[in-house]
Amino acid sequence: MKILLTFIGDNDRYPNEKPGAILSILHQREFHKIYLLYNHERYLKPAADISQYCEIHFPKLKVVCKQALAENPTDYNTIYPAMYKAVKEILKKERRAKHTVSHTVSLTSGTPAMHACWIFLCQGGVIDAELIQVSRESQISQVTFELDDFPKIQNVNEMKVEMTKLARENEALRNQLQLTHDNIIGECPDILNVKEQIRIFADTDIPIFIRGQSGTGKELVAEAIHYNSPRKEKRLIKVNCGAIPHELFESEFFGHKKGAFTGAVSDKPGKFRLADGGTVFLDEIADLPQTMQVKLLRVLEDGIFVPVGGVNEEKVNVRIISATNKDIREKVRHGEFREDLFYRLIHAEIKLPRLRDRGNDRLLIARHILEQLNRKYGKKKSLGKSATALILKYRWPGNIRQMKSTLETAYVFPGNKIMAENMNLIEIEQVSDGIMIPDEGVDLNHEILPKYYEAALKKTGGNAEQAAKLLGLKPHTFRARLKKLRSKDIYLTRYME
Ligand SMILES: Nc1ncnc2c1ncn2[C@@H]1O[C@H](COP(=O)(O)OP(=O)(O)OP(=O)(O)O)[C@@H](O)[C@H]1O
Repeated sequence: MKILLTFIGDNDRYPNEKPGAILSILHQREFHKIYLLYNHERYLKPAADISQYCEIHFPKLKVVCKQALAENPTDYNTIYPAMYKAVKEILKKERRAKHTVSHTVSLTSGTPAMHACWIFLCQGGVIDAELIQVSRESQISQVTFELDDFPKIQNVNEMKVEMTKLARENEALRNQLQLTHDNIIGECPDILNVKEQIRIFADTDIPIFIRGQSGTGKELVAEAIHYNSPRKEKRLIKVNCGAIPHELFESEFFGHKKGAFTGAVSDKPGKFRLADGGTVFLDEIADLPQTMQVKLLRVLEDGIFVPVGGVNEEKVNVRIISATNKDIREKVRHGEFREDLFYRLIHAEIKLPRLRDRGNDRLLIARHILEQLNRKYGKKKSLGKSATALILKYRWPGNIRQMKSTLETAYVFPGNKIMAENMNLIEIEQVSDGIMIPDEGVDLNHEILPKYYEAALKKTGGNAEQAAKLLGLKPHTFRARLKKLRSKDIYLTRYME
């Protein structure tokens, strides 16, 4: 069955002396059915005229009038979806009739925007149709485009497919993450408390501060809060404050305008703009330089910032989650972290326990990691007895991240059981209870002890007497040792009384 699809306009009838485009086509080519698409009821009259004409001149031709668009016939935004819908309906109807169909689309009738949309529909593969046009002299010609002439349309189509795929994957990931309490493996009281806090805080907009050693799952918790919050449809932007060079902080956070500095070749949005409506996760917040602390305070207070090189203030609505493994309170005490910012950031605090303090959760997490590896490699490995014992005994200074990498390495050894001897921890544990001695040895007096002196001085704000007490030394011994170290040019001078 040969079907012609065309819009109908005022000039498509048989006006005075000459047939219009549609009748010209019907006179020259044979069709079994014609769909007359229109966008306004006023075209029903010309459609009826054509229908009447066809009854007489082409009695076997079936004429179908179909409204394809109710609104503005020159607005691409409404035309394309309306035509897409109409074409899909026609295809469905013809498919149901179960006859072999060939479609021809006339580009000549209708508005230029409609012509363009026909091309999109045909070249984009929505409908497999021959495109034709009618000249003023009533000549019909086929419109053929080589694919090479259409790189953009091909790309748009591919991009659409790709974007739909990505959107689906994104959706799936989001759904996965929405169950993200369950991604936080653990049942010990501290972790149950963390999960309860996530549940309560997720619904609110209050700034959350997450504290815990490296590798304890701070980022995981930040994700859980965001993806369980009303902001989950918007972005979670993660910023590692410890990894940004000082001179780039402002631009990273607030973006820059073209020409703001050498290398600023175009406007660039900062993390806060990207996260508008969503959440910014500021990891390693204790490393935020003081100049940025003031600017962050302003964003936290009223959502306002000025991009680098810009003159106008911009406003965003973001929720802040921050985290650090450092002692931020000590930084506040030493004037290294602004107290006002500290209170602005820390409305609610989630503390993550060390892995070694999580009791049996250590095994639950290890098994969970193994399950992931089993899925990835299509195997069925489990923990051997020796590995189970070691997991419970070891101190895990690198927490869950260390457990993951340890098990990943142990996994590659042959056998269906993970064995302690393949876990690369035994020696450290047996020899030194978690302290690593490098193969070349270590100079205790010059490499280790000065670090303790420095830490003690730092903790006590440079008070040698209190620092000595912390280290179990008499103050004069402590001072003497400091003096000695200083004479050997070993740091600590900053703290000398
Ligand atoms: N309770 C948990 N259950 C399962 N996996 C976990 C858990 N906690 C952390 N992990 C995993 O351990 C790894 C480290 O976690 P994450 O990056 O969140 O730690 P972090 O505290 O942010 O580390 P850092 O301070 O170094 O940035 C990640 O792969 C994370 O998925």
